[in-house]
Amino acid sequence: NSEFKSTKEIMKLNEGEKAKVRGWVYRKRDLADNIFIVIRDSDGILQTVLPRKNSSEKIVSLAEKVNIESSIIVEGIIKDDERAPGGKELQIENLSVIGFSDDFPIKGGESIDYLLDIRHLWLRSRKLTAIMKIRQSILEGMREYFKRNNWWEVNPPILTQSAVEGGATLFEVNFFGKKAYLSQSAQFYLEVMIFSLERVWAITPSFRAEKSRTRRHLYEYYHLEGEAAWMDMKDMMKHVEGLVKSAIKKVLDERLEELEIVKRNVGILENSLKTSFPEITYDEAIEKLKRKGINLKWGDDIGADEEKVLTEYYDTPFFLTMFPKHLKSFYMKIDDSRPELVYGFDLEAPEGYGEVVGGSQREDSYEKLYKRIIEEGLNPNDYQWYLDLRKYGSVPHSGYGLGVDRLVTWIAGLDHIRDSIPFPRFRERIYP
Ligand SMILES: NC(=O)C[C@H]([NH3+])C(=O)NS(=O)(=O)OC[C@H]1O[C@@H](n2cnc3c(N)ncnc32)[C@H](O)[C@@H]1O
Ligand SMILES: [Mg+2]
Repeated sequence: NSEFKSTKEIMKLNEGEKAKVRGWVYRKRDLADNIFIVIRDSDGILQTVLPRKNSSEKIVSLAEKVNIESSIIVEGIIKDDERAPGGKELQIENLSVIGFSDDFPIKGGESIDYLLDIRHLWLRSRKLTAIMKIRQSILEGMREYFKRNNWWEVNPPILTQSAVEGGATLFEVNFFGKKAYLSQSAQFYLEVMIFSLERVWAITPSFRAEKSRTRRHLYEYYHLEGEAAWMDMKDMMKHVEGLVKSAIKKVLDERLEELEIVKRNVGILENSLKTSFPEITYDEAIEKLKRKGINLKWGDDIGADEEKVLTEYYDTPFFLTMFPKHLKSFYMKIDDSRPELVYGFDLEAPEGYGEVVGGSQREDSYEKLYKRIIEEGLNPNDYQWYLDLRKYGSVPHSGYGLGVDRLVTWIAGLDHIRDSIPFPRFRERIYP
């Protein structure tokens, strides 16, 4: 509606120009000569000021009554004033209240648990608003990358009957008397689509009944997955590097103001654009950890704590590749020259954030995949259609899953994944 300008648009106006803005009361100071009201909208904040002198009784008493989070419309005249945020303020000539607010429960110092209970109000904060804008730029940067590289977006199902990443983290659903599960990963459905569209990707909510509570695990998370025919592990790693760089670049191009609000040191993001992401193998990682005093024996899992230590070697994301077969999923392709290894890759974010992407080259031989299913103690009948794909013109192919919330957590420099997503889901939290 063109009669209104956003707070950001108003900041571009000159002294003496008139403007009309709408939003919510963010801060208020009731002083002897002036009442200062900082108004908040989706673009930011703007200081408005009502000089008590020469203002009508009606407007002064309204201005005295509005409280934090009241929704208001302000009309006024631009004044340059270096004391105001951004050096400009709107001198109020008219004020109307659309909706008064109850006493807003967030005043500072509340516990995280309490703030999560009122997440539906906490989301109005400038920090969370900034994070949601950074999140959009990350998604936009990746979407543009897929478009530039002729990948196809598809929409896989969420109600499924197969466990992609093991039965331990499945959420079961009673589907009219039949057992179904909330999707852990869309991977198998993307593998179907490569035989027609060749390069496919999807963003879906994935569900994991995680055993452990950590700062990087959600129970429902946004999972961006890609799958491509003809690509081997190295090809896919190159694709993933370009994808993540596209996200970083978009954020640096568009979201510097929001990175400022979340107090993010952008040096490491800028550095990550300049260099190609290093690759270390599992074998090399074990050696590097040893040099840091962590004595894993070959075959041990490299968990979050060890990943954290590994990130100390790098100031960019880096790839971890060629894992022991028994640590990884049945569908990963075995390295024939070292059959104890699979062509798996993880992308680790620096600064202690750890795994952001998990991917691999897939086993494309029917016989070998069948054998892996048996070896893992799985029932081949549960993977009938997945095995079928290897019967009709099978091709070398690879893919990955990127944790969108984890990528947001790293790029925004957050100290917990819960602030990367509007409504985080944990074992003890599905409210609001
Ligand atoms: N298409 C594929 O090849 C993906 C593959 N089937 C897969 O699900 N791999 S993964 O389990 O490592 O999960 C992939 C990524 O998904 C993220 N992830 C995985 N689990 C979580 C939880 N619980 N919370 C938040 N993010 C999570 C994390 O970044 C992982 O690297
Ligand atoms: Mg993984």
